Amino acid sequence: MAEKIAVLGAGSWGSVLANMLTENGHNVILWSRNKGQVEQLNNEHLNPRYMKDFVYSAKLKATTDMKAAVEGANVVLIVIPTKGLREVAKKLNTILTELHQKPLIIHATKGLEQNTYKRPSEMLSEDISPENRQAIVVLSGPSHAEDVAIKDMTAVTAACEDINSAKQAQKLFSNSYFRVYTNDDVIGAEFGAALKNIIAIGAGAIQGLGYHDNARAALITRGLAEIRRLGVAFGANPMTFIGLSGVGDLVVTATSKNSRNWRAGYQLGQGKNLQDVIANMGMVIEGVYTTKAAYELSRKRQVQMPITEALYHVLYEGEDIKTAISQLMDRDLTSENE
Ligand SMILES: NC(=O)c1ccc[n+]([C@@H]2O[C@H](COP(=O)([O-])OP(=O)(O)OC[C@H]3O[C@@H](n4cnc5c(N)ncnc54)[C@H](O)[C@@H]3O)[C@@H](O)[C@H]2O)c1
Ligand SMILES: O=P(O)(O)OC[C@H](O)CO
Repeated sequence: MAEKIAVLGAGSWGSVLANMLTENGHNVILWSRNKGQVEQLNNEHLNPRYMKDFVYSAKLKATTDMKAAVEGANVVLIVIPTKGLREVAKKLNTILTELHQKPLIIHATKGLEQNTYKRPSEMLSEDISPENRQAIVVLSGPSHAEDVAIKDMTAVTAACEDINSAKQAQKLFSNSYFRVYTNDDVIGAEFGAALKNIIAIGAGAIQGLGYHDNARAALITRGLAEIRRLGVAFGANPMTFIGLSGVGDLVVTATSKNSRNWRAGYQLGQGKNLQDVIANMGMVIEGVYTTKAAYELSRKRQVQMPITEALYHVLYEGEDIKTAISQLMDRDLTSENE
């Protein structure tokens, strides 16, 4: 059944998901705060800052008016970086109160909030009142926008404690090249999604330094061990970390040149300065901020996250990457399962 869907956020992922939902037969309106971007999407079907050379469906409509996008929508998909999520959620909440609407909320944000360490669904559940929404579903998994744009095979997870809502999201997004699985472990899906970006920066950095396949495999595997440790400490199902929103997303992000996090790490490994890397990317590098939040959270909870800690020292205290690697390798020898 065709649904009316509002997509909030017209960056790389929001715009490609909006396009795919349109091609799935839904009535989609894409909201962006940027007038020039909206005009170019509506008139030329292009969004070159985020998806160079990709031509969007002529049926996809964009607007800078969030109320117009949301009016009549029974589903709202939020694809805003963690840093801007609360601002957008608060605005959406006001609009939903005015419109007396109660849509299903789906989000695809991958990060943890600075200082509070909250997951995106926790932030959304605080800022969108229960009377203004149905359940909150997390869409996560190995899914670079660039691959989805060209209809490459992709499989992701729709996670929600209310499994019927997860199934609703599964139906909306699934098609011949985009396969959605359900999961009821929101905590695991969101920790996997946020923390893999840290390890992807590390994987990029060691490749930028000239290390090879063994080093990358070691980093990914031990990275997964610490992602699981933190997630499980907060109640996640350990099985989720061997699923799409765990190892799946970790592998794609830590091995792909399409990953902004991997690319940022690679440039750091080659000696570039962090501020220049952020400025030149022009798109969000969630892992830079998640490293700080996860490092602080792991210390608070007394969970061992040596790779995250090493990266924190590099990103926030200016430690040399080679020194950080030596310190990681020189730690006391231990069991793999601790
Ligand atoms: N790009 C991908 O392939 C991909 C895939 C899966 C998940 N994600 C996740 O989706 C989220 C968005 O990523 P992206 O790649 O689309 O980012 P992006 O940097 O490409 O675009 C972000 C968009 O959000 C808008 N935005 C940011 N703050 C805002 C605010 N306060 N108010 C209004 N608009 C705001 C920007 O203007 C921009 O249009 C991130 O958490 C990312 O980790 C991205
Ligand atoms: O480009 P990245 O590093 O933000 O990764 C995008 C997605 O999270 C991959 O699943």
